[in-house]
Amino acid sequence: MASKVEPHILVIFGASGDLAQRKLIPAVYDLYRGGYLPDHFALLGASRTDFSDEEFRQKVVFDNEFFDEDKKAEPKLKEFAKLLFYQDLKQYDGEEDINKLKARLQDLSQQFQTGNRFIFYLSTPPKLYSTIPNALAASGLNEPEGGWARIVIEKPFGYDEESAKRLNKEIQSVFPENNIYRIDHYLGKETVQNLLVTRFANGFFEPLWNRNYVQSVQITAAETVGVGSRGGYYDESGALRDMIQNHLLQVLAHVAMEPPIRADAYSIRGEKMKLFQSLRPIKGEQVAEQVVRAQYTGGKTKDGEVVAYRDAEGVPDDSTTETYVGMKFFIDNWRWAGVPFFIRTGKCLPLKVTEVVITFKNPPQAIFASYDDYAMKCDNQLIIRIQPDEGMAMEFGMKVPGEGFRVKNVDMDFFYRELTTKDVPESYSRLLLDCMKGDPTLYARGDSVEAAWGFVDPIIEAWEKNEAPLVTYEAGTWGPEEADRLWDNVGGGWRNPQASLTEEKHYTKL
Ligand SMILES: NC(=O)C1=CN([C@@H]2O[C@H](COP(=O)(O)OP(=O)(O)OC[C@H]3O[C@@H](n4cnc5c(N)ncnc54)[C@H](OP(=O)(O)O)[C@@H]3O)[C@@H](O)[C@H]2O)C=CC1
Ligand SMILES: O=C1O[C@H](COP(=O)(O)O)[C@@H](O)[C@H](O)[C@H]1O
Repeated sequence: MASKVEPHILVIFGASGDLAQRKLIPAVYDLYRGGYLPDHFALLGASRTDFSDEEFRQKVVFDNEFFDEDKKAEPKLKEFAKLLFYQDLKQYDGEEDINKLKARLQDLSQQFQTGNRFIFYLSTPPKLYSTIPNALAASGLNEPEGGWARIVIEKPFGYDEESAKRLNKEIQSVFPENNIYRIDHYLGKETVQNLLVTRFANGFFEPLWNRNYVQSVQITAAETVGVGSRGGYYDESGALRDMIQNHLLQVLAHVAMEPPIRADAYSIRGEKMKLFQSLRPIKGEQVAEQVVRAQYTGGKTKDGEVVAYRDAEGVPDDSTTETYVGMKFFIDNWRWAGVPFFIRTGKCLPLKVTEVVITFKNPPQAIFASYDDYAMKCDNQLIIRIQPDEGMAMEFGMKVPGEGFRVKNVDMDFFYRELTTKDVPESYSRLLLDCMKGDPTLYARGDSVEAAWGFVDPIIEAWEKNEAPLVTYEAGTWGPEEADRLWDNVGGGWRNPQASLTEEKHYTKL
């Protein structure tokens, strides 16, 4: 990653919070130690809590549990801490506060010779996502003289299509779309980006990547964790809003979009938008047929005993929020006409795994069908492991050595880590660096966020009207059996990886 980053100041609003400590400060440090930050750079944390610069450095660097011990011992960490500053703000939109912020930025710009170039990262509760841009605009910080200002907005971007549209309108009235960076950390995952390279840098996939050869496509994002201490947030959200509307529809777009004419933000995001526009809506009674929502009951996961979702901290006893969604849907365009797509995600499932499985159609005639002590036909599947064990496997049938024509499924397996001896950049580092370079390719464009909400809204509406049941599944299982029925009349089913593959070659061995 060659550095083309101009000098600037990164301002993190909500800097005393969980995300700043867990992800943002460690990501900026990784960029610093990797030599990606410009020589002229400073980070200003801002939130309501009173901290001196030193107290802030102590909290987010030296006492931060998300830096491992090795990193804590690095001399570079001390140098890095000197680039960090803090400004308390009592009300983000108060005139006095914004003037304080502006004065502080002027001082730091001079001290670090960054010019008037700012990234404003909103890591606050979402209700401030329009307040802060407006306050920045009132003080002219959105259009700093002779420089630039970019704004990064965390998830959730809106709560439905209407609120996303409202939010887009408000932010776009003070920042041009090209300077708005809606972050989706899945787009920072190497393997999600690699989906584009796999498809568009190799000639042999393209002829097969369509309705003529693909029987079905499934995307699974399974988590072993429950809601933990995030019950308050999660209960307002649920799995459809928390994972599908954003992360998994973005993954889907990489799997299913048409080839962009160039690998730039305009072309890639344009194709993704077309894909979202082609999603066939699921409405009214179709919701009960095509979407399964479920909530976990108590049970045992890989991490130990788990209490039922309704007994988790911050969750009402009578909550109807889903912790699992399995769905079947179609894409109405030439490439994918008639091909069923499946997405599922859930908390408290047996493994932490995100993968995409493309199942190809069988050959027209099964001539080896009589040798049935092995599979009579093979499953031609391409399994793209987003995480863990990033990589991909191709499953296909081979002749078993010896008499006759017995067929066995085998796999060819590639592990992404074999490509490099370096650490693969963490999502937030990669995405922050792109924003620093002014490249929004891996950020969600405003209209596509609205379109993604447009797809999930009718499902949520049907649930709110109770037009589809909420079922349960025991923590530690692969979800409710109702989700298996989504595959009726399609053939095949969910692919459940059998073990964490971290070290070994993996997956379902025949
Ligand atoms: N935490 C995570 O892993 C993830 C978080 N996100 C998103 O990132 C954003 C930040 O997340 P997170 O750090 O967990 O959030 P927090 O709830 O920890 O809030 C961040 C900071 O915002 C300030 N804040 C809280 N409430 C208010 C308020 N009412 N008015 C003004 N300031 C307030 C607090 O600082 P102070 O009291 O000092 O002002 C707090 O430290 C959220 O929008 C979240 O949805 C997205 C993905 C993952
Ligand atoms: O955004 C979110 O993502 C995480 C899962 O992210 P991953 O990178 O660990 O797959 C999820 O746990 C969380 O609920 C959601 O808000």
